[in-house]
Amino acid sequence: MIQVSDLWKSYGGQPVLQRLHFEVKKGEFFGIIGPNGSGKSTLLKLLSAIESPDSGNIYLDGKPAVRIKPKELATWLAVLQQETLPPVGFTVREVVEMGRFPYQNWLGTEKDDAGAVIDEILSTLGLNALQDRTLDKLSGGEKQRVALAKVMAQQPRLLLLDEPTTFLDIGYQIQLLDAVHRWQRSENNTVVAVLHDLNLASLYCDRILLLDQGRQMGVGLPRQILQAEMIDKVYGVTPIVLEHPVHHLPQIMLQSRRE
Ligand SMILES: Nc1ncnc2c1ncn2[C@@H]1O[C@H](COP(=O)(O)OP(=O)(O)OP(=O)(O)O)[C@@H](O)[C@H]1O
Repeated sequence: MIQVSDLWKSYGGQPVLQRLHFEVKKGEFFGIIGPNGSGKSTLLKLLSAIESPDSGNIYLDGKPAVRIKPKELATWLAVLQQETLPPVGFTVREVVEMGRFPYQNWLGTEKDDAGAVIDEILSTLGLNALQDRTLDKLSGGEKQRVALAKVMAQQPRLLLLDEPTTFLDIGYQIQLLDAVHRWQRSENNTVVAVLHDLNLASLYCDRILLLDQGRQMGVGLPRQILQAEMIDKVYGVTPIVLEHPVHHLPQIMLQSRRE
C-alpha cells in the first residue's frame, strides 16, 4: 500500500527525516513512535502528500504520491489530525456529512444518498444521541470521536492518524482504537498511526516504526521494537518490559527516579 525509499526532508537546512526506508502492507495497522520532535508528524504529512520530500520516493497504491491528484487521493486516503474540526456552529451530523466532500459534485450534492453510511458511522462511534448537538456543546473526547467519524465518512482505504488518542480518557482511547481496528480488519483497510503511548502501540499495531531525530531506529513487530535497551537509548528512560497476560504483547512499565 505504501513504499518509502531513501526519504529525506529538512526545514531551513535542518534535516528532520533522514534516509527512511520501509513499506506498509495493505490491511496492516502500522504505528509510528518516537520522542517529541523525532519527525513523526512530518512523516505523516509526506505520506498524505500534504508536503513533498526533498528527495526519495513515496509510492501510494503503486503510484508516486506526487502524481496523484488531491481529489482522487481524497476518495481513498483520509487523515485525522489534531484540531481538524470546522467552526463551532455546525452540528455533529453536519460535520460528519462534510467528510463526504470527495463524492460530491460542485453543487455539493452526491449521486447516491449517503444517509445510511452516515448513520452507520455515527452508531459505530456511539455518536447517535449527539448528532443534533453543536460542536461547542461537546467535550474534548466527544469532539475527537466526531473528527474520526468525519474521516470515516470519506470511506478511505488508507487512514492516517496523528496522535488520535490525545485528550481522551482511557475508556475512549480504547473505544476509538477498537473502532479503527474493527474497521481496518473488516474491510482489509490500512492504518498508519502516530502514537505516543507505547503500550497502546503494542496492543494495536501489527508493526511499528521507531524514529529518533529523524532517523529510522527500527521497524518490526512490537516485541522486536519495544525492547528496554532500545527505549532507553531513544527516550532516555529505563523501562521494565513485561508481557501482557491476556494479549501476550510487550507492555512497558516506567520507573521513577525519585528518592
Ligand atoms: N514547518 C516547519 N518548519 C520548521 N521546522 C519544522 C516544521 N515542522 C516541524 N519542524 C521541526 O521538525 C522537527 C520534527 O517535527 P515533527 O512535528 O515532525 O515531530 P514529532 O515527532 O511529530 O513531534 P511531537 O511528538 O512533539 O509531536 C522538530 O524539530 C520541529 O521543530
